[in-house]
Amino acid sequence: MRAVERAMSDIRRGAAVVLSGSEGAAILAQAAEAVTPENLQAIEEAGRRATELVITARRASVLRLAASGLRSVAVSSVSNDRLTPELVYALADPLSTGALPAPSSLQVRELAPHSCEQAAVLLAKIGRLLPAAIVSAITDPTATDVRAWAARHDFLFVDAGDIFQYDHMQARTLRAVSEARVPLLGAESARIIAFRPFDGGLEHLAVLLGDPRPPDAVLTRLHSECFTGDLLGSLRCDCGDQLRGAIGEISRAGGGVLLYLAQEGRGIGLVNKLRAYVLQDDGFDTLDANGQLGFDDDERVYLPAAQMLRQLGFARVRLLTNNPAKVNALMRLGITVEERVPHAFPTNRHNEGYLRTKATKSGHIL
Ligand SMILES: Nc1nc2c(ncn2[C@@H]2O[C@H](COP(=O)(O)OP(=O)(O)OP(=O)(O)O)[C@@H](O)[C@H]2O)c(=O)[nH]1
Ligand SMILES: [Zn+2]
Repeated sequence: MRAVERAMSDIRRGAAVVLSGSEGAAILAQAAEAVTPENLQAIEEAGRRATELVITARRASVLRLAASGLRSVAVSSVSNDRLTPELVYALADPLSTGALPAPSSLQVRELAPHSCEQAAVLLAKIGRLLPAAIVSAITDPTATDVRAWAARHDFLFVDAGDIFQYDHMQARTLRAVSEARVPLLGAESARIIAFRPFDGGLEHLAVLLGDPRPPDAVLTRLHSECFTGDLLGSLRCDCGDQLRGAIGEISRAGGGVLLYLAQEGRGIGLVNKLRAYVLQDDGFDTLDANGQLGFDDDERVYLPAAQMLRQLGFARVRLLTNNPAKVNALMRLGITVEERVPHAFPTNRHNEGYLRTKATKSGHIL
């Protein structure tokens, strides 16, 4: 997993990495978001092959480029065989002001589900970048041993399989690493336990309140991080109210737990969430804005939450949520949800549309 973390940090600074897949496939890949004329030229020269831009099925379908709309695609230019940074931005970033090329000027190749190219996009997602990557198949005849070739050219080498396994491994290896008493307003007995994956990746927190009494079902809130709502009191969402509301309700009930999950923006990261907000100001709803950026409606996984609950000894919960998907996800992961406890708060004029979309399009019970 360490190789994935390193590769993520390389692509975040605009460097290319070597991804190796099954049956000898290998590519050079870098993040579309970090493209420059220089690194585009560098990846072309190193791979000795024209570059392609890989985008998700969702982005391809927004751009009306995909035949099926089900698979990620690799896009290249028909006319001069070269991508330019302007073309990359126009295709990968819905906020780009560059003109979109005519579809007839583009060549579009659908990708196999577990291809290296797909791993490249996943790596960009793990790095909380736009879900798009520039790739170049490695055709250098001296690259028979790809790992050695990567070392010789000073590129990090990563197994695509490790990237596909990354989320799962992160969750599976979560361990409590510190615990402290943190009295909260209205919940003075609170303790915070920090969980970290074995490889030092994303940390999640458990806020223990009062005196939870397993094996009785424990009053539980899974709260996805929301910097804007939780910390700044943004009125665009209901997160701040839900966070403080849950702490109050659990505390008044005598005990329970709030898991504060590092899943900002339903898993797309803060920077992408801010992009989604710009798109929402242009008229897209919260789900379509994710789609414009190339993300699924909701990118969250709940294995970290289930693992933390298990380690805390809370196998049965009463879940504070309006989102049936959270209930189903926990049940699938072996946590018994005995009851869904509604967790709605008054709306304001800035979040009415957002909450209406959740109710009408993503199944929230509001
Ligand atoms: N991508 C995206 N994320 C958003 C937007 N508004 C809020 N969020 C994020 O959505 C998450 C909040 O969702 P939650 O409140 O945990 O979950 P929920 O699915 O609404 O379900 P419950 O609150 O449990 O009913 C946080 O990570 C926010 O940062 C938005 O417009 N776009
Ligand atoms: Zn929020």
